[in-house]
Amino acid sequence: MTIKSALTIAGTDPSGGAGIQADLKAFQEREVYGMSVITSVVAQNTLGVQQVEHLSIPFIEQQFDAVWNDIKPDAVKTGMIATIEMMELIAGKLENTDVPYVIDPVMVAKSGHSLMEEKSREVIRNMLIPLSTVVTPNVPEAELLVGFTIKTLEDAEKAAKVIVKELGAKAAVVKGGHLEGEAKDVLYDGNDYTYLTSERFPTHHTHGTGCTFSAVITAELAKGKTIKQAVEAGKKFITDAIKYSLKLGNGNGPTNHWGHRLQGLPNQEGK
Ligand SMILES: Nc1ncnc2c1ncn2[C@@H]1O[C@H](COP(=O)(O)OP(=O)(O)O)[C@@H](O)[C@H]1O
Ligand SMILES: Cc1ncc(COP(=O)(O)OP(=O)(O)O)c(N)n1
Repeated sequence: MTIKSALTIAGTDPSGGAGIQADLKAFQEREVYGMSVITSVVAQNTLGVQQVEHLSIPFIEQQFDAVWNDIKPDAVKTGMIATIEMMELIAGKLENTDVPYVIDPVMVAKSGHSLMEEKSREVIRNMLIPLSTVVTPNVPEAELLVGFTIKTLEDAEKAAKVIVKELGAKAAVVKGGHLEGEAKDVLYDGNDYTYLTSERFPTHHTHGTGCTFSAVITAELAKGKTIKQAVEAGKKFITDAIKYSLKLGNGNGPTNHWGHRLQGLPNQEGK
């Protein structure tokens, strides 16, 4: 058996629902060996973000080199990369590699706390997105990347196309979690649109959905799956993770990384 590995470069969540912790759990569930480089240590839980401390650029670089020069990953994802200096470092490290690269352009947590400096947005657009295999913005993130409002499926299609054709990603998935109706995401791969649709579960236990979705896509790319296969696997996984999401903590509980193993069983509401 050939072991495939994936690397996440992101911030932490000590409550285990988002960030590095969610990514590593998702890699594990997809049977990919998970590794991590921590950019920022975040004091957060299901109620929100309390405090953020950034690690120094030399120390982030040391972590990256420690992994890359020893166990080079088969795919890499970035989540929370808050500052311009962090983005420049990562762009420099990834620009001459052929490893599939997924960007979850984390900007603001659901609780409203900013996880990326505003001035970094230009840098993610200009330096990181052109290097990426797939970018996975939610609606507010896609709006900030493309500069127009997204209210409809047609707007989401247009945004995905702009991220590919104008910003230079190989593919983009605009996630529909923040729109009305069914949970419908739009993938554009430079040629075709693919629509990924599930019912919308009436739960607020969705902490870490974006992290988990993009981590599964990364794991599947590490295994050599196509972009479309990887995104479809991500959607299937996150749908079960939300359906069986966990009523843990006093706020928005985390998604359930073993939800896919509970198919057919009732969720916590007995449904
Ligand atoms: N209530 C829900 N029911 C089913 N799927 C959802 C729900 N909320 C979000 N999703 C799905 O979860 C994934 C993450 O979406 P989204 O919530 O938009 O991202 P983020 O966590 O980055 O804000 C997408 O596939 C989206 O369609
Ligand atoms: C360290 C860290 N990274 C990313 C997020 C955002 O996670 P997301 O999956 O978008 O879910 P919410 O936290 O917004 O519910 C985070 N919170 N922390």
